[in-house]
Parts: sequence; structure tokens; C-alpha cells
Amino acid sequence: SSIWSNVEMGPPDAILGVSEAFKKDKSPNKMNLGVGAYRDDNGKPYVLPSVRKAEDIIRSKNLDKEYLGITGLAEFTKASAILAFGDNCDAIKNKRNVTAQGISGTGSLRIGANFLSKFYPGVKEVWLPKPSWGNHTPIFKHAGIEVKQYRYYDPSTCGFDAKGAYEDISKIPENSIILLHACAHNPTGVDPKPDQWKELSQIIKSRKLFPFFDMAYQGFASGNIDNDAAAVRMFVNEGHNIALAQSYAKNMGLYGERVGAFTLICESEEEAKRCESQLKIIIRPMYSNPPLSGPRIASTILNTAELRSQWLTEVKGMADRIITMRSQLVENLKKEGSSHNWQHITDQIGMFCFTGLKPDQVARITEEFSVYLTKDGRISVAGISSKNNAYLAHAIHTVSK
Ligand SMILES: Cc1ncc(COP(=O)(O)O)c(CN[C@@](C)(CC(=O)O)C(=O)O)c1O
Repeated sequence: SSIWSNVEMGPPDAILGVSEAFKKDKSPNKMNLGVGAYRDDNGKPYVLPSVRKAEDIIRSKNLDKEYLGITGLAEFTKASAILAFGDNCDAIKNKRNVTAQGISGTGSLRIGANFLSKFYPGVKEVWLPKPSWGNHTPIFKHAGIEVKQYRYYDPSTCGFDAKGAYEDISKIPENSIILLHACAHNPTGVDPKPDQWKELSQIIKSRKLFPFFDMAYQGFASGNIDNDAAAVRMFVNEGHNIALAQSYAKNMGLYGERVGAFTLICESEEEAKRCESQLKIIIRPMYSNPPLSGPRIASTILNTAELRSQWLTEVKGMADRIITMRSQLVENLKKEGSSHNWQHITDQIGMFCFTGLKPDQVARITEEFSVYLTKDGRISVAGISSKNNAYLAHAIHTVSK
């Protein structure tokens, strides 16, 4: 037998596999509502003009291609920490943070998970919202951290199960790790309200849990970078020393450039230095040092005043288009004569909408209308345009009436 005869065929990724099936479909009406990548109203990928301008600036500098340090491009990580925590955050001013460039959000989560697996003194179990982004589970498991779930989503309202979340989190063993989506929860699009975040902060403090925030959509959810970071900033202000993974895949459209950052808020600058040294020891044998071109683009935008304000209008433009698609879809479902309450489509926020479609309805909508989405009924709202919105409403109505 051959050396790899024991290797079985693995299942396609629940999210990326949808795009593969979509590509094979010949229907002219086909819609890809699977992977959470922004599309403009013509269904095309969108490279932000501020990104193109940043690339021109970088090209004119004729920079070299030398290795970055293990924790990446300093002008990027400094700007990334300020973007997340705000420019009057004491922890940042007192240098209590260690911020390392990560390979986008996934890589930032992973170096964080590996650091916690090696050094976290508490219970090495991470509690994820139910449901959570599919990749969270293997990221933590592959780092040697067991995964548990707390109630988060209420299928009866397609909204936040505050009561269930409070009850479950109040019972999480002390000193466990809890993962929180900072904004634009994936896959449900359901975010706690500010007063509910306050309650979560109190319970998490009382259980002495370690908060690990995943902020993959800052600015992309509400269109405002400060609103979208409000929970992260509130937790730090309330004294939680958090971990944070950031992604620039969606809010700067830097998907394939793999731009992200991992931050630990520590007790002191001295503690941050020790943690940074150990983070470097974890990263070095993993990929040695991170990519160059993406963080140069991101830091050029974040550190150039007029590019930063141009970027803010562009990210708000993306958020606004998504919000418009949500309200148009609800309008079109009403026009179809649907008797269901589709309010959750506009109550939810960010890239995704948890439609509430059941797996058999998902199968039907794909089979009969060539509409592609993940089995859990999640749709990437970015895949909807003013041209196919009515078609989607008709398809959803037909399979759900
Ligand atoms: C909550 C959350 N965290 C982290 C990431 C990681 O993104 P990055 O590594 O590309 O920065 C995603 C991307 N989730 C997408 C948009 C894509 C994916 O699954 O990889 C999704 O379709 O859910 C995400 O939704």
C-alpha cells in the first residue's frame, strides 16, 4: 500500500465549500450568499479606492522586501491598537498592551489560542457563543484548548438569548476563557445591546473569566469604527485585561492580503514585555514572521490623515449598502405576501443574516432557485444587490410559505 493510503477524504469546509458548489452551477440567476466577502451592487469584489491610493504611495517609496520582525510592522500594530481601543485608552498610553501582527483574523486568533494554551493559568477551556463562526472550534482545539458553548441565539425570536446567555455564563467554571464577538456576530448578525454588554461584563467579572474578543468587522457593522468597538473599549474600561483578534479582511477589503493583529492587555508594561517575548517564541517556529504588503497598506491608510478619513467614508459606504439590502429584502418579502415576521433581517447587523430557514428549506432554495448559502440558513447580505433582491425574496417566500 502507498504511504498515504490511510489518509481519508475530508469533508469540504462548511463555508468555503458553498462557493465551490456555486461555481459549478450554470443557472443565470445563481446567487452566492455563502462566504462573507463584500460585493458591490454589481456583485463584484470591491477594492477600496483608499487601498489603491495607499498602494500608489507605497510603490513610489521603492521599499525593500526585507523580513519583518516576528511581531510584524510596528507602525501597523501601533495604529491597529489605537483603532481598536481608541486614542485615549490608558492601557495603550501606559504601554500595557502587546500587539503582534497576525495572519489576518484567523492567524491572530490562532497565536492567541497557542499563547493561552501554553501560559493561561486558569481552566484551559474556551466558551464560544452558540452558534459561533465555524472555524473558532478547530482554531482552539488545534491549539490544545477544549471548546464549550454558552447559549447566545434564540431561534424563536432570531435574536439574542440574553436570559440564556446570562444563565449559562453565570455557571461557567471560574477562570475559564470566554470568546466574544465584538460586533456583527457571525453567523447570526445578532449583537447584544449596550446595556446587555454591561450585564455580560459584570457576570464575566464575577466568574473571573478571561475575555477573548474577536473583532473581525470593526466599522463594517454599523459603519462607525467607534460604535463597533464599544464593547471592547467598555470591557477594558471596566478593568478586564482582555485578548483581542482583529481582522482587516472585511473593513479594508484586504481579504487575500491576510492583515490582522493580536493584542493582550497586561497588568503593566513589564508584564507586556515578558508576554511579547513568549509570543515571539510561539510565532517564530509557526511562520517566523508575517507578510509585508498588507500591513503596509493598512498602516499607510491608518497613519495618513486624509486616507484614513477617506477609508472611513468607504467602510461606511459598504455598511450602508448592506443595511439597504436588508430593508429592501424585508420590503420585497412583504410584496411577495409572506405572512412571516422578517423583522430580524433588519434587526440583525453586519455581513450576515440568520434567516431562520431550516436545512430542508436551504436545500430547496439551492435546488430550485440556485441560491447558495450555508446549511444553518446564514446568508451573506453582501451577496444581495438591487438587481437580485426581489428574486431572493421570491425564492425565500416560495420555500418558507
Ligand atoms: C467572526 C470571524 N472571525 C474571524 C474571521 C477570519 O477572517 P480572516 O482570517 O479572513 O481575517 C472571520 C471570517 N469569516 C468569513 C467572512 C470568512 C471565513 O469563513 O473564513 C465567513 O464567511 O464566515 C469571521 O467571520
